[in-house]
Amino acid sequence: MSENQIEIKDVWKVYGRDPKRVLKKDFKSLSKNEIQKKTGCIVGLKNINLEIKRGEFYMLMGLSGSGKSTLLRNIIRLVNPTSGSIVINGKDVTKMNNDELLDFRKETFGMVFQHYGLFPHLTVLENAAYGLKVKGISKEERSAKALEVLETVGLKGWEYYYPKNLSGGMQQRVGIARALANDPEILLMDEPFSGLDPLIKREMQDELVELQDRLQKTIIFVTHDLHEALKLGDRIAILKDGEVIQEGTPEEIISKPEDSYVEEFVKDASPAKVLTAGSVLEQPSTLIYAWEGPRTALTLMSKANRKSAFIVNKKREFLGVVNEKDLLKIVETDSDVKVIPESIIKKRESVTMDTILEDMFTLFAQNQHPIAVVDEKGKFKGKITSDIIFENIIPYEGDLNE
Ligand SMILES: Nc1ncnc2c1ncn2[C@@H]1O[C@H](COP(=O)(O)OP(=O)(O)OP(=O)(O)O)[C@@H](O)[C@H]1O
Repeated sequence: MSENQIEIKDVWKVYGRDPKRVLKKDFKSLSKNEIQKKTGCIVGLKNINLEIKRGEFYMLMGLSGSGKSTLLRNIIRLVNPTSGSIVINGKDVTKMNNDELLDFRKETFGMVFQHYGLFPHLTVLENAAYGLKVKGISKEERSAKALEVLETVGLKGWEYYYPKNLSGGMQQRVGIARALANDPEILLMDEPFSGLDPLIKREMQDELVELQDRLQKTIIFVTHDLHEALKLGDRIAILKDGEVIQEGTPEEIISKPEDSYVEEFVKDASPAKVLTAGSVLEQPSTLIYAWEGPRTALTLMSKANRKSAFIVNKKREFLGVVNEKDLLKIVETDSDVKVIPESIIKKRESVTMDTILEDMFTLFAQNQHPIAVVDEKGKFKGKITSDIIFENIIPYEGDLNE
């Protein structure tokens, strides 16, 4: 079976009269605006090509009107693409007749919407079981399954309440439970958390990450919140005017924005402008003074379960890094060595306390190891790891439409 579960090829969606004419050569290369001016047609999607792997958490991100919802709806043909193919589990959904399509949707997908879409007159349990009822599953069986998924999303004990008794976050859990009840292979989530207040939103995001660790579904998640995209996604496609302008892992998007639009996104979304290395550094578990000698260094490192350590001189100035292998070699070849020889101290770059965190991304991309932070006199103050950068560079909770 192909690793790609979803393959979207050359998909266009054009709204308006005689939309196919937009696909002719004269128009194809024009921008969305120009096409609209010349033809009156609105380009929803422009030549989308994406491959989504089985089990991948895939984010569609962009501003309002960029085409995220249109793309999501094309995938299950709530909207028909104007051209192109969408192959899911080896089957081209654009070629399915209505019956095939309805069956395929029911079997394969679960959907979670922004506005929960719960039935107010049904209990939490009945809401969660609704999809199974539509499928014709017996009452006993669907209740058992609904109870199970409600427990999975943390709603045990709430089965016989009505949606109006629940907070927004809890209602969205019911929405997720309902989508999961069917045990779908693919979950489509259209801005599911954007109606929630920031704290609840964060909690729901954390829970979804945990849930996905356990369930390993393929998830396609629409958002206009960059922080959300970076936090949840294995990969992110950024859309603008119906086109994918960048696709990549969160790290790739942040470290190498490929377009001024993405750069602006990243800049706006990052409070790293004010976060400096000094404000987030941490103490290393092994800091070794150069006079301490190779054997002490090895003991300290083994206690801390580290293969390398930062070395400072008596004034605590940062000298570089040593690794276990080099130290062992020294100890084995010359038993009289009292201090760590300068030759095995690898000079590594350090950053100053006021280095802006965002600027350290490229440094990490090149080095992939902890970096020493020093004060203006070169004194060692602590270290920065890629985890610290990643945790701190994106605590943005805002909404790009604000
Ligand atoms: N039924 C329709 N008729 C005409 N144009 C449409 C229709 N639906 C969407 N569009 C246009 O397609 C483009 C993409 O819209 P879409 O709703 O997919 O964007 P979006 O990124 O999901 O935005 P939002 O975050 O506001 O939901 C927009 O220019 C929109 O005006």
